Amino acid sequence: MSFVEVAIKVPLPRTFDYKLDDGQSVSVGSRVEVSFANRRLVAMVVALKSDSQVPENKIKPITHIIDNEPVLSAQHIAFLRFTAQYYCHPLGETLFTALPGALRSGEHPDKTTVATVTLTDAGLNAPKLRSKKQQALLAQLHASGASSITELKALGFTKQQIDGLQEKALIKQYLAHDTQWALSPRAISSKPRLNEEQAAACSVINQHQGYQTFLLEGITGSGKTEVYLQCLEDIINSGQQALILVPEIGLTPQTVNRFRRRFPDTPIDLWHSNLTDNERLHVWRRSEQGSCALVIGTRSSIFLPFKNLGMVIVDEEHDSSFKQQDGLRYHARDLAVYRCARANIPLILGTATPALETLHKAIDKKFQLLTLSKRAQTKADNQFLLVDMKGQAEQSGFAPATLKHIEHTLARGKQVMVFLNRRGYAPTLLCHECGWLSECSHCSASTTFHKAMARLVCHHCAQQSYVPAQCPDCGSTQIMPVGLGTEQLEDFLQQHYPDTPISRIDRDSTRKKGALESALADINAGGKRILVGTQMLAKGHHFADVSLVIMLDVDGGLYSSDFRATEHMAQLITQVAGRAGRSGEPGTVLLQTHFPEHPLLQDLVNNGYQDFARYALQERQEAALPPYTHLALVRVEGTNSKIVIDFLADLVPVNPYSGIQLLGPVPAPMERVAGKYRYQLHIQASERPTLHSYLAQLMNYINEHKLANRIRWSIDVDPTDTY
Ligand SMILES: Nc1ncnc2c1ncn2[C@@H]1O[C@H](COP(=O)(O)OP(=O)(O)OP(=O)(O)O)[C@@H](O)[C@H]1O
Ligand SMILES: [Zn+2]
Repeated sequence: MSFVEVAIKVPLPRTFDYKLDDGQSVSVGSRVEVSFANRRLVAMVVALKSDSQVPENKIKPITHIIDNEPVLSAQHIAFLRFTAQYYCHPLGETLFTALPGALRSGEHPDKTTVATVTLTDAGLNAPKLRSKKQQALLAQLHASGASSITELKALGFTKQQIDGLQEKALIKQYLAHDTQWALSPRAISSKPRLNEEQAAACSVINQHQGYQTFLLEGITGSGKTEVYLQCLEDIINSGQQALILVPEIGLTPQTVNRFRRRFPDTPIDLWHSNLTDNERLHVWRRSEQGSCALVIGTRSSIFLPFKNLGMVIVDEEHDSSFKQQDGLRYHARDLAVYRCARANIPLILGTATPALETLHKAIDKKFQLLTLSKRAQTKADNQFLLVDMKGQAEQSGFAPATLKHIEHTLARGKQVMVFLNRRGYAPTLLCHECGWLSECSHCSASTTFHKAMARLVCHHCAQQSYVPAQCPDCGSTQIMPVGLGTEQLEDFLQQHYPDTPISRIDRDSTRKKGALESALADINAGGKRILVGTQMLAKGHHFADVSLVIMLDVDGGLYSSDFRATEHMAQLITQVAGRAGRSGEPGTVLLQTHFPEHPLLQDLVNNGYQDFARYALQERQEAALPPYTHLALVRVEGTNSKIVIDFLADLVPVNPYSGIQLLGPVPAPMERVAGKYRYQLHIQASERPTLHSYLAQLMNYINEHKLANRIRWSIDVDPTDTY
């Protein structure tokens, strides 16, 4: 008799055996239907066996074989097995998380119908059209090359506009499923000549055979993307595929167009969270069949089943969006290291501000360090200014000196960027009479005042409420906003400089489809003079005309309980500062702070991130913190705080396990979110194998625990934040 071992999407860390009937055959990586706890569930075959530990009278047959052809290769299952083990997540849930939605049920979705649009020869000749919208669509296709209809819709174009151009024979649509691109060299559009450092980096990477992780540490604007592009030429021309992982908010049309323009006849696909199930399946299959050469994607694209992967690039490798913060809590960059090592191919991690983990590996020679120390288009470096806020008469957060700098910059016809990582008008409302604060009733957090919406919004559970006209506690009408948000900055600047066009970019202002793209286009066309924004404005954008960058609140990162706070602050300052002076003259970066003498701030400003990071690593070593030790968290949440605490307390053994240190139970920094209490247990080990063998034991213990089904728990391996 023969047996199969299957993984089922249930929260249990084990697999299950079923038997095959005579004449039934199935391969590893195929989906089957099984009966499990009186339900019919879809399962994935992970191994074939000639015998099983399950007694013969207990073992059940497979009810139905769904796939004749496997949907996952054995090699890919091995990768996902590693992922499940490393992140202490059930194999079944891991496999089904990696699969595109359309394949998670037992369906056989139809072969894909996602269409791509490209210009015809007539369209390429850029005719003048009467319809402005059609003209804009034509311009978009000029800039981007072939694009899928969904991408165009995401940019705000409609089906009518697309059909309109098609009727005029200016564009054509096709269903791309061919692998011909791999057979002949691809066109490469004109490109800049690499400078010495770029050329050296490229040649080291291109000459390397087999696996190696390269850390491309290049200051902002030093031309890292240009290095990626020129390294990709060899990969594409040898018929191999490549994956380019980008942070969530880095996946802008600017980035994508750059790749499409450089490789105009190379099939390039996008992967991100806004795709429909059908589109995901399409990209999944194209990567599997080898009909796309490049995928530019956010973190979950690390699970795509490439047929012939030749290189992976992680742009802005330090970015926190590569870490999934619920369910399967994986880090796409770390999985990329494992995947490339297994596939024996190179991996490029590019950034101006390497994560301390990554830098540590480079210093240890596990990764090869390549450096770009000069800006590609500007001669001198940006200049930093610290504005001491102590005793300043500030207006909506701006010191008088800061306003002077803004005026001076505007008068010279340059753009100003103001950065604050908080959207809304003010982070809380305060009653002047009794001290009442607007707080969320479900979370341990205050609610943010959104003036334009006239609402209080909790940024943690999204609950909204009306703005009270009177204090709910004392009835006073003296309620006022406290603290700063981007909406307030925009309001103030608009009143202060009534004739200056201002653009605000944050999650509130860019909610509508295509809003971000059109705002960015407007900024680059010079239509706006002051840009106010959050993180969304900070990363990856290339604004040629910004010469003054202002950061209003950098003090939060200097004094925080999170040991990564200073690292994150330094990365943010460096990235935001990197938006200034990107072409032509160097820019000015103005930081408002109450602690201008702080040694970390001084080090960062005077000696740069490179110096700061190496110093910060020493501090981590002295404090025995990651990357010199290894960390995991058991996170628990539940509506009853006593059960949550009791459960965690019970995990702490009487006799400590050798090589493991436990801390907790401690409340999470946000103790209550959406009505649930959250506590954690910190697990620290100096050796990684010790940590993982301990975690395996702990998982078994938890799964048997009588309170385990009364709370929600998860293990977070290598946590990037502890909230
Ligand atoms: N060798 C070169 N010669 C001329 N221009 C270059 C060269 N390399 C890059 N550039 C240009 O310099 C600008 C910055 O380059 P690029 O975007 O590649 O830098 P980056 O390091 O990826 O930037 P960041 O990470 O700060 O966003 C771009 O406009 C790019 O076209
Ligand atoms: Zn809330």
